[in-house]
Amino acid sequence: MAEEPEDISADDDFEPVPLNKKAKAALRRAEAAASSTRAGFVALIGAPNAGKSTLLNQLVGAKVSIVTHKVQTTRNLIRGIAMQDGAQVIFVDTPGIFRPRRRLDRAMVTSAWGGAADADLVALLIDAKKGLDDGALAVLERLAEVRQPKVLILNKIDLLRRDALLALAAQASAKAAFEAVFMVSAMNGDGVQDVLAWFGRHVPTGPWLYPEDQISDLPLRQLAAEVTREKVFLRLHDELPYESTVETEQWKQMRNGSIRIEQVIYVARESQKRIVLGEKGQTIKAISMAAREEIAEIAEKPVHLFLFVKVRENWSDDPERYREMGLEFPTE
Ligand SMILES: Nc1nc2c(ncn2[C@@H]2O[C@H](COP(=O)(O)OP(=O)(O)OP(=O)(O)O)[C@@H](O)[C@H]2O)c(=O)[nH]1
Repeated sequence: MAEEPEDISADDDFEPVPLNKKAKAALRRAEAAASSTRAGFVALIGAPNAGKSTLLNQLVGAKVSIVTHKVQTTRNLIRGIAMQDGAQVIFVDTPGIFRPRRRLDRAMVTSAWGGAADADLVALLIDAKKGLDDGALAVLERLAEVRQPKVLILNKIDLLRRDALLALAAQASAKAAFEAVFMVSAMNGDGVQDVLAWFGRHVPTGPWLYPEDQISDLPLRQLAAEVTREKVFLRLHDELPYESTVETEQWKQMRNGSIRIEQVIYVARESQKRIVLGEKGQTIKAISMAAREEIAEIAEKPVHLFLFVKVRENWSDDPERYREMGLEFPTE
């Protein structure tokens, strides 16, 4: 008969094996490393078009979130990771906050506030040129309920004078308690380093949450779809409704080191498909060239990009599409 294994879990006299010198030194090193590193999440929130994606790209030093002059470009939470003096600061770019009407709008706004609730720190970005308009006020009102430490970032300071900025900072600070106020131009980078340094000092102590050289948690194929969506928007902003979307359907590593990518641009109607294709396919060719160049830069490999345009009616009522974008499907 097999001998019963000895149960040592309930043995009060159980003594751990003493650590040898080498193990003790390793433990001390690990403890020291853990206490000198810091890591945490910072949610960037603000009204649509305040410049959140532009700021995120500046903070990270690379393009991880797409930027267009069209509002509501950012649909789900995009994380960009920056290293600063031993701290890993993970910025979460949220969709612009506004008063939602359509289902997709509601999903985006819910996702934005969810991002703020899950973060360690919250940064409110205000377009200083627009000032405290309806959009900014709506966000400020609700921000009072957010319990995390908050900072105010006035953006687009390249567009106005300093005295106007100080008045705006005072007005906004009267509505919510901010730990710090920054004035930046996300576009040309002015003041952005100060923002990063502040967050580097204020994220909690703890081990890094991502590898040191990682700058985004978005899978490459999704980032590539975002790049193409940006090119579609930049070219056709007045002609296409913002519901058009892009999905990467195939991502194939070729033996010669290049990547073959197939993407589909989904539009809502046949007439929109003709717009995306353009006369003799000129428009889609230009979109494809611009997107390919940028995707190749991000992937650090030559890219062959094949774009298709398909009509998908009523997709904004289809829960599956929301899941693909990382959004919850609002049921009301
Ligand atoms: N002049 C100026 N323009 C800026 C600055 N920062 C951003 N912009 C412009 O503002 C527009 C909106 O920028 P985004 O970064 O897409 O704004 P967002 O807040 O992410 O927008 P949503 O995705 O709609 O939430 C773009 O046309 C940017 O080029 C800035 O510091 N100065």
